[in-house]
Amino acid sequence: MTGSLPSAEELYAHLKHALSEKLRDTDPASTYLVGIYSGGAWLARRLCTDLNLPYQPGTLNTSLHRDDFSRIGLHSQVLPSQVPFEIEGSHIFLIDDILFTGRTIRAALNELYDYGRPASVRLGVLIDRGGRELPIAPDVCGGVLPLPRGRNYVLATDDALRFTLTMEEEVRHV
Ligand SMILES: O=P(O)(O)OC[C@H]1O[C@H](OP(=O)(O)OP(=O)(O)O)[C@H](O)[C@@H]1O
Repeated sequence: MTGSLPSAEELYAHLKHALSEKLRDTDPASTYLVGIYSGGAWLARRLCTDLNLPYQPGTLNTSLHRDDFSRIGLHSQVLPSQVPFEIEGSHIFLIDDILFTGRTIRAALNELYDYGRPASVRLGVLIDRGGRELPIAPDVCGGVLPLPRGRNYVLATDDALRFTLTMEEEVRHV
C-alpha cells in the first residue's frame, strides 16, 4: 500500500450502501447481521443503526475456534458469543472489519453452525487487505487495500461508533 489511506468513514459509507443493496435481495424477516468480535461487532452495531434494522446484531467470538489460536494467543478479555435470534433457516450476513487470511471467517462459520444451519451465509467487510490462505471472499466490501504481510491496519472506534484508519508503525530492525 503506497500513498495516503482513504478515510475509514468513506470505506464505511461504501460498505453501508453495498450492504443495503444486497439486503433488498433477501427476506427482511429472516435476515440478520452477525458481527465478529471485536472490530466486526462494533461495525455490525453501527450498520444496524444506520440501516434502521429492527434488531440487535449477533456477536461471534471466534477465539476458541481459530485453528491457530495458540499462535495468536487469547485476548485478555474474551467475551462470549451472543446470538439473540434463530439461526436455523435464516439468512446471515457475517460482518468483520478486516479480511486477511480468512481464518477468522472460517472459525466464525464453525461457531455459527453450533447455533443451527442457516439458509445462507454472506460476508461483508470494511477492508479486504488481501493475503488469503483459504478460499474465502467478501460479498460486499468497503474497499480493497492490499497490504504486505507484517504490516497492519489499525481501526479505532469512538463513542459514536465512528471509525478512523491508520497504519501500524513499521518495526525496523537495526
Ligand atoms: O482473516 P484473518 O487473518 O483471520 O484476520 C482478520 C481478523 O484479524 C483482526 O481481528 P483480531 O484477531 O486482530 O481481533 P480484533 O477484531 O479484536 O482486532 C480483524 O478484525 C479480523 O477479525
